[in-house]
Amino acid sequence: MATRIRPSSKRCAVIGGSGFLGRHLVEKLVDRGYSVSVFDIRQSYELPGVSFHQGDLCDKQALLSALEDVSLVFHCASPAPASDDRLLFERVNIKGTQTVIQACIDAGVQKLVLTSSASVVFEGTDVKNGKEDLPYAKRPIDYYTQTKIEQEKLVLKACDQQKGFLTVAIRPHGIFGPRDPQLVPTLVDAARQGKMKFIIGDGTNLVDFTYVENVVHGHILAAECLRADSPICGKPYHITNDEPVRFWDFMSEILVGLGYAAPRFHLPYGLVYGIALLLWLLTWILRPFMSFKPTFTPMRVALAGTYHYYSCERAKEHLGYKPVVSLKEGIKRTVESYPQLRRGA
Ligand SMILES: NC(=O)c1ccc[n+]([C@@H]2O[C@H](COP(=O)([O-])OP(=O)(O)OC[C@H]3O[C@@H](n4cnc5c(N)ncnc54)[C@H](O)[C@@H]3O)[C@@H](O)[C@H]2O)c1
Ligand SMILES: CC(C)CCC[C@@H](C)[C@H]1CC[C@H]2C3=C(CC[C@]12C)[C@@]1(C)CC[C@H](O)[C@@](C)(C(=O)O)[C@@H]1CC3
Repeated sequence: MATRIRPSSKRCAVIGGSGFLGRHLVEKLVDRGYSVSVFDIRQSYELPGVSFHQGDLCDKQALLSALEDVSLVFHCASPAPASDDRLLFERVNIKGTQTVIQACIDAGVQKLVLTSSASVVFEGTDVKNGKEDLPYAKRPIDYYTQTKIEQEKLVLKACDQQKGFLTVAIRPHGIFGPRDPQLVPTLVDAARQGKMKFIIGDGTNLVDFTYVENVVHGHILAAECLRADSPICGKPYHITNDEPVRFWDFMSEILVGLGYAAPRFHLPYGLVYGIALLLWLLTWILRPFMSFKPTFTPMRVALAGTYHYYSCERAKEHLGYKPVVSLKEGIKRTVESYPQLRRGA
């Protein structure tokens, strides 16, 4: 009888490897001697030692050809949260993740590491030092988060130590760093339109912003610790910078670093949230006639005016996690990486 050759443990696939986090992950994996296949609906770069497979993760056949001889899969693909497209989130994050799980099992993949989000427990009210045992949000802040909850449940439930299919979920929060397409660009866009003069609330709310290399580090540690006898099987892990910071101090540092003025005037949280809600309702009603994307959506206002920081003690204990880049250094590297977004550029 022919024996099936076990895929090399250094051969992995990154689904969503063309994205912001995915590409940083691919680069680090290559540095660490992994051979990497990227699966994504688009190809955004080329890198020696990396093979690209273009396809939709909802297509099992396309996935199967990228997963040949792969023992470890990272799933960090998702539609952009700002798209606010409920059907797309459901198709890709829920149905697509079911397809990813099935394709992994069919291809003989042994480990699946999902990029989830700490926001799966966030309902728009304060979370201080939240641990992984907090219940999933009953009223998530948006469709994106709603589907991230379902996605995480599916992946963790699929963990089967007997059958040798092991899963784990990483929950980062507020990822930032070079090439991030949303946080810094949105902030600068708002500043250029003169919308970053105000602080929502009293400005003391602490939040987590996590430098992308720390998130990558958490993923690789989780993959390398994932074994049939390890306590991490089927569990979620918060990965943060472990340095909660005032939301408005963080925004101000980025803005000032890029040559813009820091926000100064305070506005009451309830008032701004109410206006954002009204605007959102109005754009929803007028959707058939005009397309207008408000900067201050209820979700952004909730994130800007509440506490949301999470404990990464469990990751420290089980994965040996410790941030590798401090917040200060992360901000410096991020600001330097965006010369095109500097004031006057
Ligand atoms: N950016 C953050 O602050 C943050 C925080 C917590 C969790 N996350 C999670 O991290 C992951 C990566 O986020 P990111 O910020 O790098 O986003 P990104 O948009 O830069 O990358 C996502 C990638 O997924 C790909 N993709 C989307 N739909 C696909 C499909 N149907 N088939 C194949 N590929 C598809 C995109 O082409 C893109 O390259 C996501 O799962 C996101 O939910 C992000
Ligand atoms: C008030 C200003 C106009 C704010 C401008 C910055 C804003 C665009 C970012 C501040 C917090 C960010 C954030 C996400 C997107 C960009 C921000 C709103 C996030 C919703 C992206 C998806 C993630 O999964 C997330 C939910 C997470 O858990 O990390 C993000 C939360 C923070």
